[in-house]
Amino acid sequence: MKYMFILLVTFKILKKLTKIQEAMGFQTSHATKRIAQPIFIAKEESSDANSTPIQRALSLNDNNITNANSISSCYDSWMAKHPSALHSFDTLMKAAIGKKIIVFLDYDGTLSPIVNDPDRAFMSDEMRAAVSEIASYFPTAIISGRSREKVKDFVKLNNLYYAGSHGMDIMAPPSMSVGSSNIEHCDMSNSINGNEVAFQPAKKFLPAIRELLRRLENEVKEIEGAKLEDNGFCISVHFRHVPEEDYGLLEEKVKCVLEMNPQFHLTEGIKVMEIRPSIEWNKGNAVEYFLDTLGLSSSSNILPVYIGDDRTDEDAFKVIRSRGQGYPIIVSSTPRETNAFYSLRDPSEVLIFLSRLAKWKKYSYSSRPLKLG
Ligand SMILES: O=P(O)(O)OC[C@H]1O[C@H](O[C@H]2O[C@H](CO)[C@@H](O)[C@H](O)[C@H]2O)[C@H](O)[C@@H](O)[C@@H]1O
Repeated sequence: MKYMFILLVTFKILKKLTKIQEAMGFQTSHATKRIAQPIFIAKEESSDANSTPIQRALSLNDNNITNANSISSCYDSWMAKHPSALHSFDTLMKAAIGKKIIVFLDYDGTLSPIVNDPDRAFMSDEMRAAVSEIASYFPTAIISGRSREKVKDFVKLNNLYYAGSHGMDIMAPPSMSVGSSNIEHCDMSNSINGNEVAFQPAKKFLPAIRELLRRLENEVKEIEGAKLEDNGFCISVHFRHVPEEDYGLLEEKVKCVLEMNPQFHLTEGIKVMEIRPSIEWNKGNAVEYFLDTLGLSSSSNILPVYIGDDRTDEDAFKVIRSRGQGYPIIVSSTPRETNAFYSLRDPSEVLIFLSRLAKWKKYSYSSRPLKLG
């Protein structure tokens, strides 16, 4: 009996000790031989040196999860400042009643997801149908960094307006109200059925841009992965597929060509350097230009909606902000400094937003009593 009591006490003490060890961060093996080891040592033992590619991939995944978690908490506080345009949809539409909505859309990263090959940034049929429906209800314009022809080729819709080269190549209705300094840039000869005319404020730079492109082709052809894209009035230098160790060389070559052409300057986008003429014209000016030619510029009753993901879209957000009318909406799944009021995570949310906007308009038209029978 005495021995039984001693055994019981020993067992209880051992159990308590194990609990204390676990609380201190020691792992207890469930094998017959109980070995306790600190958790951090257990992690160090499976370090890179002896791990297989899959383990390394999995540990990268772990990192991603950790990052994703920290990004997600930042994202939540960012979202408090730039609420989801989907969650706020009813509020947005309440303020839109009786106003004329005009829709401006960026292309890459907004209507089509960002992909590795810029030539394959296709738009889904669903997105095309949604944009087409939107354009049937509201004046709609696509404002892209691509050349106007290229973006039109991707979108394949005729019921909306297009601006390429970050707004430096616009096809818009002819209007006499456009400021006289702008009229000189209108190319009446380049009109579509007399309904639209080309507005190209950087036209005089065209010969120099062609020459710049030729030089750049020569300079970067030996850099593996570097890709030039002719965007009409701008040139994109994609470095997505350039090995990191060649970044410096590519930058040096681009800067060298630019030094010989000081009338151009460099801006940055998503894994791309963009060369553009140094004129005071950007996507924001393009928004103002469209509003002007549509005869809506001085109306107090308009509501421009601009959706874009790129740094160059910030100029348009600023214009809408400063007008004090409308909704600048950024497409981003990570927190970013922005002039936009609202946000959407990615093109799939843009699709939902556009579909809801079209439905909202349709519903407001079809609010007549239903015909029965
Ligand atoms: O104003 P946007 O319509 O957003 O055009 C900006 C640039 O978009 C394209 O590049 C970006 O998308 C590519 C395809 O997803 C991607 O591969 C690239 O890394 C991105 O930077 C376009 O190719 C550029 O010329 C535009 O300037």
